[in-house]
Amino acid sequence: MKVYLELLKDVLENGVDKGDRTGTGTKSVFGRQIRHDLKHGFPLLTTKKLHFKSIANELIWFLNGNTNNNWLNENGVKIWDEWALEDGSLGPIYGEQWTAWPTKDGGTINQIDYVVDTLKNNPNSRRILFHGWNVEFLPDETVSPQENVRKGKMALPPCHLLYQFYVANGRLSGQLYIRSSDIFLGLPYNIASLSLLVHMLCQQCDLQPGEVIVSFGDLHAYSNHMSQIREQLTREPRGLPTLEFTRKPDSVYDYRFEDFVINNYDALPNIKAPVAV
Ligand SMILES: Nc1nc(=O)c2c([nH]1)NC[C@@H]1CN(c3ccc(C(=O)N[C@@H](CCC(=O)O)C(=O)O)cc3)CN21
Ligand SMILES: O=c1ccn([C@H]2C[C@H](O)[C@@H](COP(=O)(O)O)O2)c(=O)[nH]1
Repeated sequence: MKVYLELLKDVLENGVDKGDRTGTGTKSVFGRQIRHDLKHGFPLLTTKKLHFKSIANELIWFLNGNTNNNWLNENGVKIWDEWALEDGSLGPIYGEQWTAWPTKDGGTINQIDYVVDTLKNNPNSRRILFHGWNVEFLPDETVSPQENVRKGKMALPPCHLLYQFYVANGRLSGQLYIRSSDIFLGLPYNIASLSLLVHMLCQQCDLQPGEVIVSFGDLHAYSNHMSQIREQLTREPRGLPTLEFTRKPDSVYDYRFEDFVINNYDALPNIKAPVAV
């Protein structure tokens, strides 16, 4: 993932010092784009070992419309702990907007159904997308995530917010817009999660994986991640792993962690860093 290391360098070299909601401070750039062709392998970082289980189970959780942290904890995932209420609630975040966007008549719309259906029946469409930015439920930035959840708002507004898909020559590509991206902790997860989703949609819709593209709004390195980023930049990337499925689940909602196998993941050790809350 040379493209990721180049992006780290870009932020260190061109980032401006900028305050942020969490009070941590960042180096930030605005507006960037990276791409990776999935025929060259599954983009899990090799310069820092990633916990693929967290990535896969978080995506399964989103697709199931689940917004409660308890399911993640029961499945070995701790990455949402800092934002949840004691009962696990996180408010109407990603999963709810993806699969049960509320309508004014009290119903819901499943945007993922629409994406799968359109990929199967109208793959030339330029409207194959889903998004999470439901303005009615955006939190108030001046109060804590937990206070927002108590008021029926999202704990955090979506960061990875717009997913668009494109089919050409039987290959499916996905582009994701991230409005705010934590380059050291969140971004490696977001790249792998987008890639996993593209592979799952390919399996469900009989397509071959194409490219993944990530477009950024505010792309930032937190001030307390600098030594970790410099350490990562001294490391040489290795060959990428590949993804395999052990079966074909009935729908995009039926995947379990056991359905994925990551082959030949040869990564350097993880580098710990504190998450900004
Ligand atoms: N500041 C911030 N950055 C994020 O990336 C982020 C948020 N907040 N809030 C919501 C979610 C939670 N996400 C997270 C949170 C923590 C890690 C993290 O600490 N990752 C560690 C390993 C932790 C583990 O697997 O249990 C890592 O080394 O990747 C990653 C993504 C992504 N999002
Ligand atoms: O999937 C995710 C979720 C979150 N992030 C990061 C981006 C920011 O550092 C924080 C969110 O803070 P805001 O003040 O709401 O922008 O979380 C990420 O990179 N990826």
